[in-house]
Amino acid sequence: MEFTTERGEQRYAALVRALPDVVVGLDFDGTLAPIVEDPESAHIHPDAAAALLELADQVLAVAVITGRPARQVLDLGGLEEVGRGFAERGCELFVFGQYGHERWSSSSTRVVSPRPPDGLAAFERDLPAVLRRHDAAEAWVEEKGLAVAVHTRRLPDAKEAFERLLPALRELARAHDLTLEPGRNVIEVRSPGAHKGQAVDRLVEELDAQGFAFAGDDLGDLEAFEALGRLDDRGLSTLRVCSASDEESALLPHADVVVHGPDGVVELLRQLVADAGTRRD
Ligand SMILES: O=P(O)(O)OC[C@H]1O[C@H](O[C@H]2O[C@H](CO)[C@@H](O)[C@H](O)[C@H]2O)[C@H](O)[C@@H](O)[C@@H]1O
Repeated sequence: MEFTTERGEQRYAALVRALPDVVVGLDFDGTLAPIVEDPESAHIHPDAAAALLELADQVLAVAVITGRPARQVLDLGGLEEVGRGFAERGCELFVFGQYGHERWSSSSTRVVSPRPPDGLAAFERDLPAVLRRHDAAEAWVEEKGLAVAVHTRRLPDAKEAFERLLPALRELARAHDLTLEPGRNVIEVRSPGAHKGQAVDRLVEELDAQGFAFAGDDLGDLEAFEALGRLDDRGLSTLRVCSASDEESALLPHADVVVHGPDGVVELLRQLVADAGTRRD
């Protein structure tokens, strides 16, 4: 792991000191799970479950905060099993799905989800024509219940197709009162009124946390970083971790620590546990 500034290194040291009162928040795709072509095959890093369980002994709680539906991330991450391990250790694992619209936890294991937004059905009806008009009829459309994600990764020129579609989908989303969320070769159109920063705020209030570390890789994680900035102002310990890739660099200027993808995230979680142990000894 690489600290971006001296301030970043100081924040890491303060977070280690506060660890029993800290919540660790983690994005899923690109952070806990390596990016792959087929979103349905995006399984969690093979060493992540063990690293999360080690962390459970040291922190107040862990939260996976993702754009994925909560049910899907529970399956791809094997997180129900991990959650049982958390319960045995007296710690709680949370999953906030669909950018915070959905919620699951190891002590309340039913996914709580709102109804789909009013405009979504009409958006889905209009979408194929817009994709055809922009030479992207072959884009893969992921239906997520509360959202639709249009993936360009498997199109001949993924980046160019993304740029071509972005304004058209933004206009269609606006016409149906929906929010547009650009990501890594994906454009999501979803319910308004939630973002990852709200999940951070909610957890801090509910758990009376004294610190928050968040690791992400993508534009949809910026609001979580911003929430951590507000926690700094209140005197809490924070750490912004960028899971770096060649594909997306939006988080880099705001990060305290940069790691290399999910391998680096798992390494960082283990380092936190090791440093907490050294401090106690
Ligand atoms: O908030 P996240 O956990 O990062 O989820 C954001 C979106 O990630 C998924 O798409 C991304 O990962 C895919 C699998 O590696 C990849 O093929 C795609 O190009 C990426 O954008 C997922 O499919 C979306 O539903 C998530 O909202």
